[in-house]
Amino acid sequence: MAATSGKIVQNVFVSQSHCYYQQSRQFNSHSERACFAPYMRNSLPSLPGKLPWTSNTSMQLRNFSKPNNHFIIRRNIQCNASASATAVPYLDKTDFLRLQNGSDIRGVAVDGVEGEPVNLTEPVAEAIAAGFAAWLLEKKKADASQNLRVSIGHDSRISAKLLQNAISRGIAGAGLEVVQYGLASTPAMFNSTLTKNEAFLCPVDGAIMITASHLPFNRNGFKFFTNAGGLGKTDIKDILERAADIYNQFTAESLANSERKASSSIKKVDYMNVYTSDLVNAVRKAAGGLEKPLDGFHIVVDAGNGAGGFFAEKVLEPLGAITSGSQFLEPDGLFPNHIPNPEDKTAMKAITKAVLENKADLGIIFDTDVDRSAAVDFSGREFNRNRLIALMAAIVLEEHPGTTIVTDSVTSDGLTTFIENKLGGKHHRFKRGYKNVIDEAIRLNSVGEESHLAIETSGHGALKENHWLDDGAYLMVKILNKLASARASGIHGGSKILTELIEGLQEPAFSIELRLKINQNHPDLKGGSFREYGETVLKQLEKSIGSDPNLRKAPVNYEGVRVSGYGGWFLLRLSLHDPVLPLNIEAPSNDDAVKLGLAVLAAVKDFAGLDISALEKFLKSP
Ligand SMILES: O=P(O)(O)OC[C@H]1O[C@H](O)[C@H](O)[C@@H](O)[C@@H]1O
Repeated sequence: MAATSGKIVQNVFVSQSHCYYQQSRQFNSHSERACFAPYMRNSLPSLPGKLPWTSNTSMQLRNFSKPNNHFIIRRNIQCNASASATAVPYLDKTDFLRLQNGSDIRGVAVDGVEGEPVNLTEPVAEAIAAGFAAWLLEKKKADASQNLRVSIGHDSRISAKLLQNAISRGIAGAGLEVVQYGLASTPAMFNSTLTKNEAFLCPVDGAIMITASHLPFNRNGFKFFTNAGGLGKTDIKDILERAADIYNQFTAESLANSERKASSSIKKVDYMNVYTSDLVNAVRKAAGGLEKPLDGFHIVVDAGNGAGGFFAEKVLEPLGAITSGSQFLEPDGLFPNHIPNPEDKTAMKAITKAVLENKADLGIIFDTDVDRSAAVDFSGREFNRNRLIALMAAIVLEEHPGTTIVTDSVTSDGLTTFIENKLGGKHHRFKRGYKNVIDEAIRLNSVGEESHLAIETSGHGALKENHWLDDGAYLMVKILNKLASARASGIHGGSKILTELIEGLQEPAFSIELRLKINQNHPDLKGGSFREYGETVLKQLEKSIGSDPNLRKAPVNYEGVRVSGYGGWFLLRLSLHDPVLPLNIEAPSNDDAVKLGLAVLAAVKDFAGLDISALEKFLKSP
C-alpha cells in the first residue's frame, strides 16, 4: 500500500522509517484508542503456537507460549499527527482495490517476510467490514435500525484474532449485530446464512470468513456470503471502493465509537456444532437412519493444522468411525507440517503415508478453510484432481442419470470419456475458478440443462442438493454416504467400492503445469496491462498452431487456447489473479509432452515480457 502521510507525533518505538507505538490490548480503552489513532502492524510471533480445537471454537492468541506474547500484547502502532482529521494514514482507492483477488480479498497481515509489507492492517480490515455492512444494508434494503446480523469466523492463521476484532468493530460500528463463531470453516460460514435456528442466532444476513486458504502464514483475507452465495468480483470491488472512502474518513471519535459498540454488542455462538450435526445427519439419513453407519471403518484425517480438525471428532467419531492415526488436527497458523492444500504433492504424500501406516480404510485431507478436500483409498491411491472429479461424478450420476458435470478448464480428456462413455453423463469443461464453475452450473439449470455437480481439479466442489455450497467437507460426506450405504446393503471391503467406481478412468502418463510469468514492468507491454499482453500472446499461439498439421484447436473451449496433438493436449490461459500464463500439458509420454511444449515455445518465444524459463527448463530436462 502507499506510504504513509502525515507527521509523526508519537515516537516510542521506531522501525523502518515509520513511527510505531507499543500498545497493550488490555489497556485499550476508548480514550486511549482515540488518542493513539492506531495504524497497527501485526508482527510475527517468534515461535509456532499450537492452538487446541475447542468446542467453543474460539482461537485464543494468548495461548501462544511465552515469547509469543510479544505478538498479543505488544503491537506496533503507527501514529499520525493529523489524528483529529483522519485518524489513519491516507490510502488511495487503488491501495484498497489491490487487495481484491477475484471474488476474495487477500493481503499481507503479518510482518516479518522480506518484501511483503503489511497491507491488511486492522483499520483497513475495519473499513472493509464497514464497506460490507453498507453494501449489505443496501442489498437487503434495510437500514441500521433493522438489526441485520453478520457472522464472523476464521481459520487457524496467527493474524485471525486481531482481524476478527477489527472486522467486528467495522460491522458493529455500522449498527449491525455481530456474531462471532471463532475457529470455523468457509462452508460453515455460508451455511450460517441458510440455517434456521434462532437459538444459534441463525440465519444471519451476511457472513464473513477470515482466511487466505493455503497461502503462507503471513497472508490473510476475507470471503463474504449472503444466502444467495459467495459474493462475486463486482460486489467485492464495490465493497473495497466503499471501504476506501470509509477508511479515509476515520476519525479518532469514529474509531472509538465502533470500538465501544463492538465491546457492548458482540455475541459468540458455537455454530460449528450446528454445521457438524448437519453433516452427521446427512450420513445417517443416507444409511437409512443408522446411528453409527461407519462403525468399524478406520478413517484418518489430515487437517494440515488448518480449521478442518473438527471432521475427525465431530463428524467421523459420532458416526462410529475409528480415527486413530489422524494427524495435524490442531490449529497452528504457522502450518509446520505441510501446506494445507490437497493439490500439494507433499500434503498428499503425508495423508497417503498415514493411511498406509495405520492400515486405514480411507484418508481424508482438507485445505486450511475446508472448502477443498481430497481422499486416499486403503491402498494409497489418491482421489484428488481428475480422480476426485471422476469419483464424485460417479456418485452423482448414480443419483441423477444423465446429468451435466461442470468442471474447470484443466481437466483431462480421459475424464470426459469417463463421464460421457462410462457414466452416461455430460462433461461441460468450463473455466478455472470455483465461483466460475458453480455459477455456470446454476446458469445451466436456469436454462433447462440439469446439472447437479460443479467441481474443480483444485478440490473445490459444490452440489445442487447442498445449495451449491462450495464445501470440501460435504464432498467427503458424499463419499462417506457411499461407504455407509454399501455397508448397509451388505457390501463389504472398505473403500474398495470407491476405487471400483473410478475403474476405467484413463489417466495421462505425463502431466505438468508450468507457470509463465508476465513481467508487468517490461517495455514490451508498452504501458498496457498484463491481461492485454497475455491476450496478445494467446492470439499469437492460436495463429501459430493453425499452421501446424499435428495440432488441432479444441472445438469448444471457454478459456485460453486448448490444443490436441501427439495423443495429448495443452492449455495456455491467463491466470485468474496473477500476471501469469499457466500452461498445462498432458501426454502419453514425456516425448509427446515435449513436442507439445515445443509448439508453445515456437509461438511465444519472441514475447520479451514473458518469462519462458520454466518452459525452457522443462524442454531441456531429460
Ligand atoms: O488461475 P490460477 O492462478 O491457476 O488460479 C486458479 C485458482 O485460483 C484460486 O485458488 C481459486 O480458489 C481456485 O478456484 C482457482 O482454480
